[in-house]
Amino acid sequence: MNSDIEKVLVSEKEINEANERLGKDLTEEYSGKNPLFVCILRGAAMFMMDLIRHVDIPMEYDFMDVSSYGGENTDTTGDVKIVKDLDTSLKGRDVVIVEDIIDTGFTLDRLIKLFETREAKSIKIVSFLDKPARRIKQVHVDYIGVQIPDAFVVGYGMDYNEHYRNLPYVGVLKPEVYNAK
Ligand SMILES: O=P(O)(O)OC[C@H]1O[C@H](OP(=O)(O)OP(=O)(O)O)[C@H](O)[C@@H]1O
Ligand code: HPA
Repeated sequence: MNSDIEKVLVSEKEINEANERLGKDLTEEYSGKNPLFVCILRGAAMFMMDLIRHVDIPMEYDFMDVSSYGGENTDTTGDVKIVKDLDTSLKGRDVVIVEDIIDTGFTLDRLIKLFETREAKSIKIVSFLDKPARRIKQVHVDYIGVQIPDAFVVGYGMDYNEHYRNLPYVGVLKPEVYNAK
């Protein structure tokens, strides 16, 4: 295990099980609808690519790069910036927003409001992790992989100052790693 990690919160086996379950549920819900999966970069990239292997229906996907933590922040700046927008029109589409984690809810709240103005037919959310203890904006998350306690996590796409995204599990970062900065 990486020496900056205090403990593993979601193992590779648990990640695979969650993705299989979510893929099955999404396959059932979106059969015959050609949904558009919108991956919120960068954190959700690994999750999205694993998830859609279990989605057994015609679908499309696109990417949007949104950022509000950044650098050495372990708290949201509250300023949700669109770094790269979608190339695909949402008008009349059944949209599935794919997130790695819902924490304060700021990012998702901003995205839902934006997507509503783009006249999507429906908008649902799938998030690999849900950290309800830190919620400020009350957002409804339709599909959740794993609910986690209040801790800053990294791995499986999630970073601290751009590090640890490639860990194949979700782990809690030792506080001394970010307190030392
Ligand atoms: O519920 P919130 O408090 O808004 O936090 C969730 C958001 O924070 C992370 O993104 P981040 O801004 O760190 O960008 P990244 O995905 O590129 O790392 C994560 O990927 C979510 O999009
Ligand atoms: O716990 C977290 N880890 C990494 N990125 C995040 N973005 C929101 N919460 C987190």
